[in-house]
Amino acid sequence: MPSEKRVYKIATIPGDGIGVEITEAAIQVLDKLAAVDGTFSFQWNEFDWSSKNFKERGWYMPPDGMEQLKKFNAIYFGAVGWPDVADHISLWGLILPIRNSMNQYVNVRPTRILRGITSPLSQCAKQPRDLDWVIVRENSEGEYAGQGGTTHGHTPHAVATEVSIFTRVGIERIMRFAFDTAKLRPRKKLTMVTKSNAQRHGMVLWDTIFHEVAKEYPDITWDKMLVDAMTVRMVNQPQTLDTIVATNLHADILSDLAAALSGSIGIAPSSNLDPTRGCPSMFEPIHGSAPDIAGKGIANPVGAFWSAAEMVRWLGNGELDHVADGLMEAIEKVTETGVKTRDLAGSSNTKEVTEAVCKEIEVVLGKK
Ligand SMILES: NC(=O)c1ccc[n+]([C@@H]2O[C@H](COP(=O)([O-])OP(=O)(O)OC[C@H]3O[C@@H](n4cnc5c(N)ncnc54)[C@H](O)[C@@H]3O)[C@@H](O)[C@H]2O)c1
Ligand SMILES: O=C(O)[C@H](O)[C@@H](O)C(=O)O
Ligand SMILES: [K+]
Ligand SMILES: [Mn+2]
Repeated sequence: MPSEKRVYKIATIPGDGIGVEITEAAIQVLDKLAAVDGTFSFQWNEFDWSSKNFKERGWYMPPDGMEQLKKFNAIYFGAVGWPDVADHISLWGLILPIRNSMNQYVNVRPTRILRGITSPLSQCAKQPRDLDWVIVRENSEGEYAGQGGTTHGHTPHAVATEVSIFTRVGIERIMRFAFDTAKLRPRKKLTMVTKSNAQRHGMVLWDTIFHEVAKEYPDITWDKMLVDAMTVRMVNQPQTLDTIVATNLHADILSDLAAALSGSIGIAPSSNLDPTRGCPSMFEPIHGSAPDIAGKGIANPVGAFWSAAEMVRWLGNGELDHVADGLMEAIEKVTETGVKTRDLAGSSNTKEVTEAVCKEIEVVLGKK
């Protein structure tokens, strides 16, 4: 007896610039995946929350925006930000409130060198598997706590504060998530990143709680790095790293570096997770709206597809891993054959890569 087809309700927020282009591509690929697999489907609901509409309406999200989002199984996000709106207005108008309100306290950012992609690290990463990391980004506090203010802003006496907040609850839960992630990886290795030499309060609390939590995971090998030295190790000894845990800002920066080292920022995915599954989690490539290439149809959709694969994995909660793995295999078959966008030194456009991935989905996951 065929079991009932699962329908996943997904809120899409394409946002701005290439966010719109790659979201459209991701929906095409996800619909193809569902059609070929046949056991589930997606019901899409698009939200036109963007910088363009902010300029016209004066708001990014309506007052009941969070309530609307809570009705979905997941959120698929493109990117937000456009040159005619200050970046702190767009970030704090849309994506950061969603991460906060939806309890998405973890941001998982895997990176590896996909087949057919040349890493700028070819001298250090002798084989692709030499760069295979998961960055676990604290996604709810730290440098992104949003606390602070400006006094005498328009005078020579202007004073501004930007206060980082680190809480025991916030640190403990991200450490546990990072150790649990490391536990599932073959190398069972965790590197914890701080700047606890210069930042002697919040970062020292990170160190303290890390050591406490580490005692619960005797099978995990761990080490610690200061964030400046970490950038050097990522470049010179990529094979010594596996799972990495860092604060909101440090991991934001390190994940862009990781993406570039694996070939391009256009490849890298992210999952904004509520591990309690009380609220919908949100999936998006790590890149922004890329105003410099927006509207040209040349954005690399691979980061968007990888994020889509992670969304399927999350939605399936163990039951759709083979589908997510199939999508990753389809993506790598395409990069391997050289159908790549310009950021990867290829000559294909977004549409061509998308169509190639859809074709490979049929090959990889089609009926045997
Ligand atoms: N989560 C988000 O929505 C998010 C993330 C990062 C930046 N932003 C916002 O996006 C805007 C632009 O930011 P930025 O320029 O610092 O970062 P960006 O990631 O948009 O672009 C940086 C560079 O990488 C290139 N690039 C990015 N994604 C690409 C892709 N898929 N294919 C090919 N090339 C790609 C761009 O062309 C650009 O040269 C800003 O408003 C910023 O605040 C939003
Ligand atoms: O979180 C941030 O800093 C921005 O939204 C963006 O740079 C990202 O990495 O998501
Ligand atoms: K994004
Ligand atoms: Mn970033």
